[in-house]
Amino acid sequence: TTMTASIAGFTFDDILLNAAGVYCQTTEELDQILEAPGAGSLVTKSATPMERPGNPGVRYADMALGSINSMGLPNLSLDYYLEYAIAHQADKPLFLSIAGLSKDDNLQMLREIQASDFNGLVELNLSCPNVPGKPQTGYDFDTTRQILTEAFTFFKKPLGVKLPPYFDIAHFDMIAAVLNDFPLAFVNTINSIGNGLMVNPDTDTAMIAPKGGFGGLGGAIAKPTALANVRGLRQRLNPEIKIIGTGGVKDGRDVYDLILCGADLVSVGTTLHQEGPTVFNRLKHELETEMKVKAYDDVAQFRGQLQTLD
Ligand SMILES: CC(C)(C)CCc1c(C(=O)O)[nH]c(=O)[nH]c1=O
Repeated sequence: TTMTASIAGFTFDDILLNAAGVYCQTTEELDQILEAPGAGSLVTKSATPMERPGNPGVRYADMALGSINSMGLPNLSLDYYLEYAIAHQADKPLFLSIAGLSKDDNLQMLREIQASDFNGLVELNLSCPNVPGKPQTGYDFDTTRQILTEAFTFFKKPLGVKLPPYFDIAHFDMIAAVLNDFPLAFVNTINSIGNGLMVNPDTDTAMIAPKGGFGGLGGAIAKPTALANVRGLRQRLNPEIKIIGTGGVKDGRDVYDLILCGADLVSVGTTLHQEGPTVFNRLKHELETEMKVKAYDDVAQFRGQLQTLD
């Protein structure tokens, strides 16, 4: 069975990778993803210019419905991940994620990457915070347009964006209208569902410490929103903008569904956090099994082919 994809001229021999933020903080973790059978690439933890400890206290929790996190962008700095990516990019195309705390931070990091020997792909995390009082950048369409306009005046390497989930069809139209104006290599959809809250039934307290317990939701609860965002954006974006589907992947059928909705690559967060890097080989074999049941031998045969009932 053929399970490959291409983005910006790179061919991915396996279509699975980690979701930014999960299992990608240190070289030890990154090496495990790089060497994991079934993983076709990796993405580094979203970087800021300087190292950050992230939020104090319990900042991640698993629940039946999925996970909740408010990590607070802990990362070892752009230089750390840039050095790792340059040292390992000969093996396979790698993704470098950035999440500046301001537009200038993002542009400064893109300038540094542009001037470097990195020849992989950059994922600009649009869940990065905006000016106080305004919603995250991915929900501020004018700011998103502004950042991309400035970035593309100098950035020539393959660039994609990590998008928060959208819930209003008008928002699908609005973000697609912005993104279609730029030569983006890909979009990665979705990031965690923002500002959920989970309760510990034993203590009647929030599950995580930061932000009064408010945090991004991942895992099973995110699957229907992930499918809708992959599908909605695939229907609206220029075909040259490829899609990385993220959210709610637990088994091979979940990978299959994201491809059916239009995903070229599929990334795994919560389930990777819970199971470790062996998850990739499991998912790869479960996807192969599902494809055999459907008599497909290449993901290209069913990618984006979700049928509706009308
Ligand atoms: C939410 C931000 C801290 C602004 C960005 C980093 C991030 C985090 C995080 O570091 O808390 N968690 C997520 O689920 N998605 C993210 O994009």
